[in-house]
Amino acid sequence: MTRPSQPTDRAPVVVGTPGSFARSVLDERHPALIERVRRATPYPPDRQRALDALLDEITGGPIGRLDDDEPGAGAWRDEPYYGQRWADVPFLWAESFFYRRLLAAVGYFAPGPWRGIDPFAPFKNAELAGAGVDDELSALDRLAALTPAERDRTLLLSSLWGNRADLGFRLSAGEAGLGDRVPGLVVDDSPALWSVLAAGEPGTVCLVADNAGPELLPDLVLADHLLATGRAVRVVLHLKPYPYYVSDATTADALACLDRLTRASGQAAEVGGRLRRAVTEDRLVLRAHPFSCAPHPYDRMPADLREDFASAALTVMKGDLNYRRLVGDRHWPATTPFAEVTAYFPGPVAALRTLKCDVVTGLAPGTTAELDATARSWRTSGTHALVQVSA
Ligand SMILES: O=P(O)(O)OC[C@@]1(O)O[C@H](CO)[C@@H](O)[C@@H]1O
Repeated sequence: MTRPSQPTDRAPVVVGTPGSFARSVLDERHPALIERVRRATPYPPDRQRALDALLDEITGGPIGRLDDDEPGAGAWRDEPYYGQRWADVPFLWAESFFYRRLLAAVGYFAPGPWRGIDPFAPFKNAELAGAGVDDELSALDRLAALTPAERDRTLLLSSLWGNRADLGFRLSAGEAGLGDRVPGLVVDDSPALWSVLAAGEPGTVCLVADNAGPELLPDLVLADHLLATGRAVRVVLHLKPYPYYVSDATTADALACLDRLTRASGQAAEVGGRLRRAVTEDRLVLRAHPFSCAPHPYDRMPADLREDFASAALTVMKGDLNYRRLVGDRHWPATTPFAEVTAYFPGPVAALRTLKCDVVTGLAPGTTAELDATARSWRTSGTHALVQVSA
């Protein structure tokens, strides 16, 4: 079936002028992150100098290329933004390239002793070991007392709100920035999500993961629930092929979560055991496609990934960045139909996201005005959330 291409009649979000959300990420979050990475790991002098050079460049210089001898540099060679100011290029591209440059600076891909050392692992590990996670896991023991419909909703919402566990976001917002959740979702298409899964024979669900630890754990619990209730015969969990956006989940992070589950007690350990078995039986498949770290929207996805999503009964996109990539990171009026901007997607797709950037689509007329009147930073503070489905 030929699908329409994504509309392009609105400009992409560029980093832009001081005062914009995107600019604050580049001016505040990225320099703070370089500092945190340096403090967390004792890098040798050459790596320290590379981090200094990156900091100088992002705060003053034009965008430089990856060195020619950097493994994988070819994938970035033909991008059109080198030599331009960081402020003048698409936000999506600038952030993604920043993370790739940070990995180059710490020698993540280069042959030698630092190859494969995740600079964000100290933060991710600390979060996964936290007492908050113990509480979340022991809460699973209370699920048995719920009706099946309540259990569906609880597990879906727990995966959705898990998206607040975003270490990059906390770097600029601080704990104080994580205001109280606003429980009424700005869009709630969850009935449509369950209907898509109930229609026809159960098939594959692609779950495009976002953050590790406290977000990935409820995502895994949801995956187990879909398998255990026969909503899916297979869950394909899309992870990042390398460390990205601070807390985005890699294969190592997914294995750490499985370990955390199985070492817990009660229901959490049961879930962990089932999921470990599901991996060995190919019912839970871990994928780490290179496009998952690409600086482009999903309408530019390569054919093999398109085929994966096309053959799924449903693709669930977790989180804010996946949302931006799904809808195209453009200045859409908030009432632009979600189905219209995702019509290019090769199969049914759902977005589960807390709002942490300016881009949003699919709001009912009047909702924007209502939210503007009641919650000043509802678009970016992570206090509001949505479930959107296009089938
Ligand atoms: O994808 P996630 O983890 O939900 O959020 C990613 C994020 O923290 O990074 C971007 C800015 O750096 C924003 O889109 C968003 O705030």
